Amino acid sequence: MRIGVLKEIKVEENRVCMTPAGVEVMKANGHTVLVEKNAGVGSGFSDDDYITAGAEIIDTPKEIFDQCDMVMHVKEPQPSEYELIRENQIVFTYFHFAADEELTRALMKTNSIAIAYETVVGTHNDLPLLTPMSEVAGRMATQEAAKFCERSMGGLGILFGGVTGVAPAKVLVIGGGIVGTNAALMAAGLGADVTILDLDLDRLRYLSEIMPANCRPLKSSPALLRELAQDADAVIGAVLVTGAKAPKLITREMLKSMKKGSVLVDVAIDQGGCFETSRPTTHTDPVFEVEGVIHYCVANMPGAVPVTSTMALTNATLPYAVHLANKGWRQACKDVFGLKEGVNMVNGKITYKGVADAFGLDYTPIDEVL
Ligand SMILES: NC(=O)C1=CN([C@@H]2O[C@H](COP(=O)(O)OP(=O)(O)OC[C@H]3O[C@@H](n4cnc5c(N)ncnc54)[C@H](O)[C@@H]3O)[C@@H](O)[C@H]2O)C=CC1
Ligand SMILES: CC(=O)C(=O)O
Ligand SMILES: [Mg+2]
Repeated sequence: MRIGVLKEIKVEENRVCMTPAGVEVMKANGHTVLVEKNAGVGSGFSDDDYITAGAEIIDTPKEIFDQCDMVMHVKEPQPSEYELIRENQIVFTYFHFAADEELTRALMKTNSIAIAYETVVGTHNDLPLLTPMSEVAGRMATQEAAKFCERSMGGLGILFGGVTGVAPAKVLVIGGGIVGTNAALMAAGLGADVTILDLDLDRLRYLSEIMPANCRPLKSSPALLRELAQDADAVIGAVLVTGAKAPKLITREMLKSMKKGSVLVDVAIDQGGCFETSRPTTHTDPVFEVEGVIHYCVANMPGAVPVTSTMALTNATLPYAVHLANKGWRQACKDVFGLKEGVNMVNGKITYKGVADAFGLDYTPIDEVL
């Protein structure tokens, strides 16, 4: 198969979807890899590194889309790429369709095969291609929350860990999955007073076992959430209903009773955000304020630490990409557990229910088109 490695063009996105080591593996499996010029520089890989690994360097994305059977990205295709995608071409990347109707309708028109990293399922009912980036985003969420709590950044001026004789910050984490657990561990490690909310009792039981004493896992309810939000110095939104639009858990009304200068980090923004007042922001302009509460809503947080993120992401994606290249998408989906759940769109048909439901569009079960 001919595989295309595209350069990321989303604002401040420095990851790359395949490392030179990944190219070597693809070559060993008999495939040709075309890498867009400078695709790896943001992650520390030069064109020469890719050439040494056996790739061909290509000048433009158009040539890659024209020549490849499967194209890979990190982030969703951007508008300038929509018309370059070809019928039956496999596009393997993060899509987060349920948060973006324009992207959904544009991809339907391409008649391509859209396989979304974020909905591939693992054998433990996990999300193996989302998990590494959720680890990064969760850890970063705490760094960003602590930073924007500083007065010079517009925050209320509280140190997460406090100091001797002075109380630490109160950090509320909503959602105790991968993002939430990593965020809570970092905040607890800094010495903050952490509460982590989830609805899933089994998950809460697990968190109760592994979390340090300054982190309380609690069962969420609207009343408890309202009470804790009023008292919090920082809130990290980390909920997920896989592939679907995020529920709005903190409303505009609730902001009025929160502390001025407190910080909301909405990690779930890539699925539409879990705070009513969230809207996507970028690394260059990451925050805005509503009712005196700072909102940080960067939809590609791991893009800020590409050296770590590219390695973590490609460790997880490469084995699936190799299966897709070796077998074609239909056979790979039959052979590899959980891969067919990643197929969100086939030749204009939506094959992921959460995406169809988000926009009231027709849903075609994947087994009907496999
Ligand atoms: N902004 C960014 O750069 C990034 C965003 N993400 C996003 O972060 C979000 C979380 O991802 P993961 O932690 O990997 O998901 P996960 O599936 O591991 O965890 C989600 C947790 O939320 C809980 N939950 C669902 N509804 C809830 C509710 N109403 N109240 C309380 N808890 C609720 C679930 O029980 C689950 O434990 C996703 O939207 C993901 O796409 C992930 C990586 C990077
Ligand atoms: C998960 C995701 O959207 C990201 O890593 O950018
Ligand atoms: Mg988008």
